[in-house]
Amino acid sequence: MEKIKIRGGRPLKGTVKISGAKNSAVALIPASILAESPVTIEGLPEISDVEILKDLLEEIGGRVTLNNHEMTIDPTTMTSMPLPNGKVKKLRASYYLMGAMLGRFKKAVIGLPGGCHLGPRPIDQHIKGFEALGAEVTNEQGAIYLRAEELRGARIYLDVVSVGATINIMLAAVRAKGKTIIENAAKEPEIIDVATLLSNMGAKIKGAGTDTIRIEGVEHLSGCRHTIIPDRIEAGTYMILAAAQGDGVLIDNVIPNHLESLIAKLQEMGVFVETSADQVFISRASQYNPVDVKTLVYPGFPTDLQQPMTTLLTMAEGTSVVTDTIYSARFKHIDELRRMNANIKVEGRSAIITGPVPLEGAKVKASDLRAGASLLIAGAMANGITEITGVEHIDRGYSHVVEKLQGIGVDIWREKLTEQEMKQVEQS
Ligand SMILES: CC(=O)N[C@H]1[C@@H](OP(=O)(O)OP(=O)(O)OC[C@H]2O[C@@H](n3ccc(=O)[nH]c3=O)[C@H](O)[C@@H]2O)O[C@H](CO)[C@@H](O)[C@@H]1O
Ligand SMILES: C=C(OP(=O)(O)O)C(=O)O
Repeated sequence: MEKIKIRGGRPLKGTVKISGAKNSAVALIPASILAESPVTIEGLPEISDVEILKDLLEEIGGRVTLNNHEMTIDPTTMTSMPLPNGKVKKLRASYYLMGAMLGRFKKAVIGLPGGCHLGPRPIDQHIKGFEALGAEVTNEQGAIYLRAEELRGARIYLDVVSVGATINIMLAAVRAKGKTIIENAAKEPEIIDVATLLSNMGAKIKGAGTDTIRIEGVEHLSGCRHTIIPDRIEAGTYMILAAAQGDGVLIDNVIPNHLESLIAKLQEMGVFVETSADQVFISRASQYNPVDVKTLVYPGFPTDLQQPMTTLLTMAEGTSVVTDTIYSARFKHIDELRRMNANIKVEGRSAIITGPVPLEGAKVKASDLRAGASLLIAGAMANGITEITGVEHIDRGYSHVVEKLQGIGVDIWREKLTEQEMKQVEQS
């Protein structure tokens, strides 16, 4: 096990290249199960979620190669082997195996998913969708059992706008008989990416990226080659860091349209932001205005950037309020930021940040992926050395994070945990 150490305070300059989107990758890989010939996905990020999904596809008999960011999956030898626990629990997105295996085999047994602890992460809307398509779904001893004689298209209204449920229902519905309509669907770019892959495989999908998705089921889907979209959350994380410490940082391989809500907030704070077709250039402000941020479904401000944004707002002159309407308990980073001197209170779903307060290096723990991102930014801003444990959470979602940060001038390195630190981690 490792920790990350950062000596903060350096001005940052240079270019950082964004990897493929984690939250697309984790759905595109399971989607390959639906094909009847090999699928190749290009531009995958080098993160542990991708490695675990590769292992899971191999557990059900898939032949998978992963070289140079390119995964080729031969699904022809897969069977609907139960995947009750173990690796399934290591990530949230293992729930996409439910939709994909139900679509292909009409049955699946999948353990309850894991992922970051952000408060309750229910999957009732996924199950409602599978049931509407004709599946019988039961929860037995920590695993979800899905079985259908046949899948039939249906009209499904989502009670909450959910990225996970929208994609999972799409995965099953492309192999259902007849027409499915998903109403109140989520509109995130990752949904369009998955729909593009499925369409290239032969699926008939209209309306991905709007709140009504129409799917006409087909009998066969075949393999294809697909290039993943850039990771808007990874890009946003580096943009926020550049807003705090950048003397001119270029974020390369990004779709600026996917980040309009963040760009607007950075500009409101006084940060210099310039966009071109696939790059964003950022320089810090001399003085930062406080802003209020409310996370919303896309195209609103993404919940995944709420924690990094909180760190930046410690530099603003006055009071900023950050409200998370998607995950009310996504505030575990706040205690750690307080250890670094930040003045932040949590009231209900909101963090109230008063600044400007210079951060001080400290020993802190990443409790989840984006908490880890917020601490990396804090470490780069702080006086002195910051030591971050819980690095495995960061490695779930940020490809070569230490190397990328070094590339723009952050004084950062990894160290092995001492035996005593290992014991402390085990006890906590
Ligand atoms: C809309 C939104 O911002 N989604 C984010 C959410 O996706 P993720 O897929 O985790 O969450 P969903 O989009 O599915 O859920 C959105 C909201 O609906 C609720 N819900 C979801 C499914 C369900 O069956 N029942 C239910 O009540 C969730 O608890 C949450 O409050 O976290 C991901 C990882 O952090 C982000 O990348 C997504 O952009
Ligand atoms: C919370 C996240 O990941 P997951 O949903 O996979 O836990 C995230 O991407 O910010």
